[in-house]
Amino acid sequence: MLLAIDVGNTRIKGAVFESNTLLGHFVFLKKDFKKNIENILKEFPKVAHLVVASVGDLEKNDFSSFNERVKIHFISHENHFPFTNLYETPKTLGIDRMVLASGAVLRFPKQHRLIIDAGTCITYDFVDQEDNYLGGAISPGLRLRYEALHNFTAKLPLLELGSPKNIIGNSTSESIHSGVVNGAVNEIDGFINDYKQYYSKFTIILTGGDAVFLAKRLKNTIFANSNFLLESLSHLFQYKIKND
Ligand SMILES: Nc1ncnc2c1ncn2[C@@H]1O[C@H](COP(=O)(O)OP(=O)(O)O)[C@@H](O)[C@H]1O
Ligand SMILES: CC(C)(COP(=O)(O)O)[C@@H](O)C(=O)NCCC(=O)O
Ligand SMILES: [K+]
Repeated sequence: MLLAIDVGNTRIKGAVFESNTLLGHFVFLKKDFKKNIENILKEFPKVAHLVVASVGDLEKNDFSSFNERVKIHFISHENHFPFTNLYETPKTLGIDRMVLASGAVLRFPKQHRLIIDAGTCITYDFVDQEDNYLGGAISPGLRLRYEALHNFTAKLPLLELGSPKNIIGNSTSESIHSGVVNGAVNEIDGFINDYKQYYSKFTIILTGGDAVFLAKRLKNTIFANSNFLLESLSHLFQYKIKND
């Protein structure tokens, strides 16, 4: 049994898997991550492996206290991945993006894939049908957009994520919601349409904390899978134990 942990820049997500079947799902913050992981390990005594992908500020050493209880697999650039990395700066590519690309290759073989992860940042990753990882884009996520508008202006309030009533915002709040939400929706639809000019057919995977909220609003029909990164960690683990 496996506990997969995804350390993002906003939250930590965890899931317990038995042969790629998800048995439990958890979300917590960095400040109480040790207690949370201990509780999960108590709840699932059969967990023997801990696999971690971190782009947040938790390092391999932060997990060493679990060493006696489970075998720790901290994903790094040195691991084997099931794709050819054509990024010009492979060492600076986010581990989360490498895990997403791996999941896309392992679960959707022999096709072009675009993975969109709407978390702290919105990341776009393209892996072609020959399993070449080409790169993509990084833009601010929804929460980050609300915070940036507030933090870098004198007059804009900090709003919680909300649905814009209209494309034309008729108040400060409505203008902000339209700018953030309609802006991100148009960005994602725009990227997808741009990619279609280069690749006529590709599989789109939408994941991350804002995936469900965004999927409903896109012109392109895409099903959100909020657990894709955790599921990819489980698939990569199966691949890794066979290949490392
Ligand atoms: N309870 C929550 N706390 C923080 N963000 C949340 C929460 N629920 C949904 N979100 C949304 O999730 C996004 C962050 O997604 P997430 O996948 O957790 O990010 P990361 O993987 O970068 O930590 C934010 O833009 C925010 O709108
Ligand atoms: C772009 C990211 C900050 C996204 O992080 P997230 O939104 O998942 O928390 C992360 O993938 C990262 O730190 N990347 C390094 C730069 C790169 O991928 O080129
Ligand atoms: K992301």
